[in-house]
Amino acid sequence: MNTSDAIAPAVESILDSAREREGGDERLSIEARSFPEAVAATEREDRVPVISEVKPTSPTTEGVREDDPVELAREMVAGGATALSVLTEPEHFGGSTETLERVREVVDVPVLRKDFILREDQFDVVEADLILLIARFVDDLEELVAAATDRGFQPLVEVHTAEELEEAIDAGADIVGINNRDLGKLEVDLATFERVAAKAPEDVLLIAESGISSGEDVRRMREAGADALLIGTAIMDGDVRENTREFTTT
Ligand SMILES: O=C(O)c1ccccc1NCC(=O)[C@H](O)[C@H](O)COP(=O)(O)O
Repeated sequence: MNTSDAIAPAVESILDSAREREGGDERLSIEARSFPEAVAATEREDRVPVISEVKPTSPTTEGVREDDPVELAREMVAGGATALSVLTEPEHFGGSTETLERVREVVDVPVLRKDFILREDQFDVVEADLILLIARFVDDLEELVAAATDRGFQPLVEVHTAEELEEAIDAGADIVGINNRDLGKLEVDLATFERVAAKAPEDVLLIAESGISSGEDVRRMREAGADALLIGTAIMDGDVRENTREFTTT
């Protein structure tokens, strides 16, 4: 774990809770819905692959969206989402593993478990198609990528710097999210994706994460090499079906 650089107090608090959260007792075995195939199918339809995030709240959002997350998820899929991201972190994002379970039951697109996983046993709590691993926060990335893959998850390794990208590739990641949000200051800068994506090997599936809020942002990330976009706040703000439709048809 590389936490030598400063981390925002909210993120420190998220990590403290994550350390305390229990893992599962039984090793899961997942039959995952293929994310690369879903991305390719969206591209064939000439639409932009978007992972729509069910994000009831967050440290950088005001208030909580109280709508039924399952209804929100259905609407996002109706709006053309290629995949869904469901927060399972309860204390800072209003998520839950039960929500993820219910969402995955009613949609047929791949579903990402968005959480702050720090240990292998934390994989074994709920089934999902993709699982997030944040390079900066895990001790042995290679071991966790292998452990996730062995269970059938598609690990999405999140990075913020070129060094973390290299670490992700060395650990065997083939789906990489480049987070435009600096978890040190919680500031968003879309130039992060442009800078880091330029160093990525061709065969890695690249996701631009955070801070995407307009058609112009979508075009900018696609021009910089994004195969897919992960969008939370801008989709959760208003009509999630219409918002997803706009981003996927930009
Ligand atoms: O979104 C936050 O406020 C946040 C704060 C601290 C750590 C992580 C945080 N977000 C996690 C995410 O990765 C985003 O939810 C995701 O990339 C979507 O971002 P956005 O479209 O900007 O909501």
